[in-house]
Amino acid sequence: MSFGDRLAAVFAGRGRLCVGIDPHAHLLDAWGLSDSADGVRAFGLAVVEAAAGRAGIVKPQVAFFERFGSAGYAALEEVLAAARAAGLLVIADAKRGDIGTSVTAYAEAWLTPGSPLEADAMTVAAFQGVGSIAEPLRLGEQHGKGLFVLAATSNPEAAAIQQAVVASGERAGLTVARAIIEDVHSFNQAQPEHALGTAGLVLGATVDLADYGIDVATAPRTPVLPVLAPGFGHQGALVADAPRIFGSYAPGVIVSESRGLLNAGPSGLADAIDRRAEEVRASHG
Ligand SMILES: O=c1ccn([C@@H]2O[C@H](COP(=O)(O)O)[C@@H](O)[C@H]2O)c(=O)[nH]1
Repeated sequence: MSFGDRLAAVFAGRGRLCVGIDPHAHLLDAWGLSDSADGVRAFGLAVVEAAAGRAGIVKPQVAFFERFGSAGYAALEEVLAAARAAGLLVIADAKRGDIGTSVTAYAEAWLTPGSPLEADAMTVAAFQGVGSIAEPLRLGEQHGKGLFVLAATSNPEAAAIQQAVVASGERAGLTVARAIIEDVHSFNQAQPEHALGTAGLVLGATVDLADYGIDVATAPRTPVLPVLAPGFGHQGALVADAPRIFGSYAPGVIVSESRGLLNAGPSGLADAIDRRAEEVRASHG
């Protein structure tokens, strides 16, 4: 089954809320856990337990596990396995990018069935050109895994680069963000049999996509582009605004939130997820 088909099934059955697994040091402290590999393991497993059956998707932020080196990675492996065993779709927020041969090795680590770090999808950066991630995209298609390519990210300091205009080639004159969207869409168009594509985008919920030359009113795309949308909660975006923010991209949007939910603490997290999942359902109809 393709990643897009699996994502469509999650949307239909569990909704489009994605719970971020971001064990910040201050959250570990607030949760009564140590700032250590054991702490991030316990935190991650507790988030998985709270999300299972309430949301369809989780997004571990790899950086918070990487802080603890090999012990942190061992903890992450356990969290990834527990999440997948609980039936959650797992997006590893690893933001990998490099020349083709090296970024392919990253994709093999995160997207190969049976790999210790196996996830259902990963985030990637196309700063070295969307062509550099051609092989990871092919690997994803082969294994039923997804990739989310950074395009218009939620952090304000990215705007200058992502709104810059492409100098040459087929996408000349488009913003970097828009050119990435068009390239990702072209890849998905080669698999028109899927309702949602294998390749997706990261579009922050905090940005005005018009500033990136992206017209959200344009006709819906086929296959629908999966959109990982961080920026809800702590970064200020409101779930109720998602249909307006994303327009024709809304059918593919994954509403991603970390701190806004995790601040509820271990005893309040399940209720916070229930409430947010209901809010997401209500706003997306
Ligand atoms: O554009 C982006 C891409 C990724 N992120 C990541 O999402 C979460 C957001 O956490 P919150 O606590 O909900 O703010 C975090 O892991 C970021 O690295 C993003 O924020 N923006």
